[in-house]
Amino acid sequence: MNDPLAHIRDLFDLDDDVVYLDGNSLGAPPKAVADRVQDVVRHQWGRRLIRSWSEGWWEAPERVGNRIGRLIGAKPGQVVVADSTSVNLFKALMAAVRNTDRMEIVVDAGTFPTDGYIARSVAELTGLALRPAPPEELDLRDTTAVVLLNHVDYRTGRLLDMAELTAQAHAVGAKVVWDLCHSAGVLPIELDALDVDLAVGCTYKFLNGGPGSPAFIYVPKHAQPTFDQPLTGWTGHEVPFAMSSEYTPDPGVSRARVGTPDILSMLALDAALDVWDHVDLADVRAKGLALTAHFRSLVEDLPGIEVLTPSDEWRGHQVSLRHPDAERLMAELIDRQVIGDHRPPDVLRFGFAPLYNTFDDADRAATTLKQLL
Ligand SMILES: Cc1ncc(COP(=O)(O)O)c(C=O)c1O
Ligand SMILES: Nc1ccccc1C(=O)C[C@H](N)C(=O)O
Repeated sequence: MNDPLAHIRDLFDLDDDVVYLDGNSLGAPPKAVADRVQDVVRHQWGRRLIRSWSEGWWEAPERVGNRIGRLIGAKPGQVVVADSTSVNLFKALMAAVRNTDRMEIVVDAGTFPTDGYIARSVAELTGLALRPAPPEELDLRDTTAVVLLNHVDYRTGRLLDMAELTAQAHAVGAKVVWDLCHSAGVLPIELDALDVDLAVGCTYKFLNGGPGSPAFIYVPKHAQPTFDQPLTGWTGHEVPFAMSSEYTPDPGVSRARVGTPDILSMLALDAALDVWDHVDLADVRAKGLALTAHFRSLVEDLPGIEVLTPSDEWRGHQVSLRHPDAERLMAELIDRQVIGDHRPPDVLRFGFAPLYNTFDDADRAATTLKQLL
C-alpha cells in the first residue's frame, strides 16, 4: 500500500526491535514531548514560577480542548481538557439527567467497566433505573433519559454507527453520551454535524498524551447554558479569581472544569498533538483499516483462533482474537517483543496506531503468534 503516513513514525520515540501494538491502551511518545516537558519544568515552572498561570497555563484546558475538537468535529469553544474519562462521564451523565422526568439510563451492556460503574452510581444518586442493553437492541423509549455508548468497543473493536444511534436516541427525545476513548484521533468523527449531546474521551491512547494525561469532554454550544454538572469546583466558576462565596458557572464549556489542571500532563499532551498538524484523518483511517485487514488475513486461519473484530468497516483500529490460552500467549508474545494485551477471559488484543505502526509490525506480530501456536 502507498502509505502517506510512513514518515510520521519518525516523529515517535520507538525502538525498532519492539512491535508495539498497544497504542489503544497507552499511545507511544512523540519525540517532541520530552523536550517540551523539560521546557515547561525548567523554564515555565522554574523561571517564570507562578507568573506562568497567566502566561498560558490557566487557559490551557480550553486551548488544548480546541485542538482535540478539530479531530472530533467540534467547533472551537466546546471541548475542554480536564480530569479523567471516568470523572467526565460522571459530569456528563449527571448533567444529562438533571431535571428529567424520565425514568431510565441505558448503557451499552458490553461497555468498558468504568462507564457501567459510573452509570450505576448516577442511577443510584438520581433514583433513575439503569438498563444495560446491547447496542443493536437498545429499545429506547420515551422514558429513556440518556443512553451511554462506546464508539468503539474496547474488547471486540466493533465500531458503532454514531449517526444512526444518535438519531435513534433523539427520535424518542433521549440524549446520548458517546465515549470516544478508542476512536478519538483515529477515526473521522463529526460531533457537531451529528448533533451529539455530550461526549467524553481519554487522551493517552491514540492521542498519545502520555500515561494518565487528562481526558476531554465535549459540551456543544447550545447545551452549555443547561449543562449543570455537580462537581462545582472553583475553576468552573465564571470568575474564579473573584473568589466569591457563591458558585456561578462559567457560561461556556469551562463550566465543565473542576479543580486546578494538571499542567505537566496537559502540556505534554499539547506537544503530542503537534503530530496532527502533519496528518489528514482520512489517511489515518484508511491506514488503520488496511493494517488491521492485513493482520487479520495473516492470523484468521491459525489453529484455535477466532477473530472477534468485525471484518467489515464497522471496526476500530484493533484486532481482537479469542483463544483459550490468551493470557499465556500474550505473555509469550511480550517476551518476544510483540506488545499487545490480554483482556479477560480469553481475548488477545492487537491495537494498530496508524501514525507509527507499519505493515512490517503486522507481519512480525503474525509470524511470532504463528510460531507460538
Ligand atoms: C471506553 C473507555 N472508557 C474509559 C476508560 C478509562 O477511563 P479513565 O480515563 O477514567 O481511566 C477506558 C480505558 O481505560 C476506556 O477504554
Ligand atoms: N488507562 C489504563 C491504565 C493502565 C492500563 C490500561 C489502561 C487502559 O486504558 C485500558 C484500556 N481502556 C482498555 O481498553 O483496555
